Amino acid sequence: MILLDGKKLSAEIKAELAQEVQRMKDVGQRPPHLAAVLVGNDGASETYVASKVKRCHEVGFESTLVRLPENITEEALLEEIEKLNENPTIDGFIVQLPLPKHIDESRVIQAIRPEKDVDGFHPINVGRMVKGLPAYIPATPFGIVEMLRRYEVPTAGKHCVVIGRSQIVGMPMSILMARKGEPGNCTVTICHSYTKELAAFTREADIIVAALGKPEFLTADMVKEGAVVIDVGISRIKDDSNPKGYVIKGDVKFDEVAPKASYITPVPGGVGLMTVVSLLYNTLLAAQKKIYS
Ligand SMILES: Nc1nc(=O)c2c([nH]1)NC[C@@H]1CN(c3ccc(C(=O)N[C@@H](CCC(=O)O)C(=O)O)cc3)C=[N+]21
Repeated sequence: MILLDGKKLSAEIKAELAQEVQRMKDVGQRPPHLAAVLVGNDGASETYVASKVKRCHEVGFESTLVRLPENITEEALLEEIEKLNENPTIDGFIVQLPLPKHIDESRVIQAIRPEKDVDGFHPINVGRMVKGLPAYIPATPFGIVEMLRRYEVPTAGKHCVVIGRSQIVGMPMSILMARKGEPGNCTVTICHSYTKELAAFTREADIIVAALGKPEFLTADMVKEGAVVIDVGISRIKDDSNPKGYVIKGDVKFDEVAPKASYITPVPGGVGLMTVVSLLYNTLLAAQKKIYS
C-alpha cells in the first residue's frame, strides 16, 4: 500500500509556486492576488478560508479576506462581487460555500467574472472544461488529478467509480477521469443516492473516489484487492477527548480499507491540502492570464 501523501505533495507544489512568484517579482511584476469572500461565521468555513489566506502568504501571494455578515442581502452580496470583478489588483476570487439559505448560490456564482472564477464553478468554466477548452478546473478534482499524476498512478483503461455527483467534486471529477489524457482515459461510473447496490459497483472498481460526505462510509468489504482509494470526505465529529473538541473523519474507513488498497489518501493530510494549493495554482494562472488571454 502506498500512501498518497497530500502533505508532502502540497509542500512540493508550494515550493514551485513560491519560486514562480519570486521570478515574477524579479522581473518587476506584482505577485498573484487572491480574494476570498466569507459570509457569516460557520466554524468549518472559517478554518478553510483561514487556511487559504495562510497558504497565500507562504508562497508570496497577496490575499484579501472579505468578511460579510450572515444576514447580508443577496443584492448587497452581488454588489461586493461586482467590486471584486472590477478591482484590477485582484486576479481571482472565491465565494466560500455553502452560503446562508436565503441566498441563491447559483445566482452568486454566475455573477463572478469567468476570468476571475478561480474555483471554476461558473457555467462558462464548467462548459469550457467539458469541451476540453482552457478553463479553471475546480480545486478538489484538480488536486486529486495532480496527486495521481505525480505518483504516476496508472489510470488508462481502468474502471473509476465516483461516489457523489456534486457540482464541486463528483461531477467535475467524473469528467476529468473520463477525458483523453493521463491521468484520464478511464471508464467512469457515477454513483449517488439513487444508486441501487452501490457496493456491487465499488467492488468492481479499480479506482474509487469517495465524495459523498458520509463519515467512514466505504468499508473493506466494498473494495477490491489492489484498488486505488481517494477519500474526499471531511466530516467533523464531536470528540471531547480531543483539544479541538472534534476529530476529522473521511468517507473511507481508513484502517480497514488501507491494507487492501494499492494507493490510498489519508484524511486529514490528503485531498484537502491539495485542494488549497490547486486554488493557488489557479490564481497564478489568472495572474498570468493563461486561461483567458
Ligand atoms: N467556494 C468554495 N471553494 C472551495 O474550494 C470550498 C468551499 N467553497 N467550501 C468548502 C470546501 C471544502 N474545502 C476544503 C479546503 C481545505 C481543506 C483542508 O485543508 N483540509 C485539511 C485539514 C482539515 C481540517 O483540519 O479541518 C486536511 O484534509 O488535511 C479541506 C476542505 C474547500 N471547499
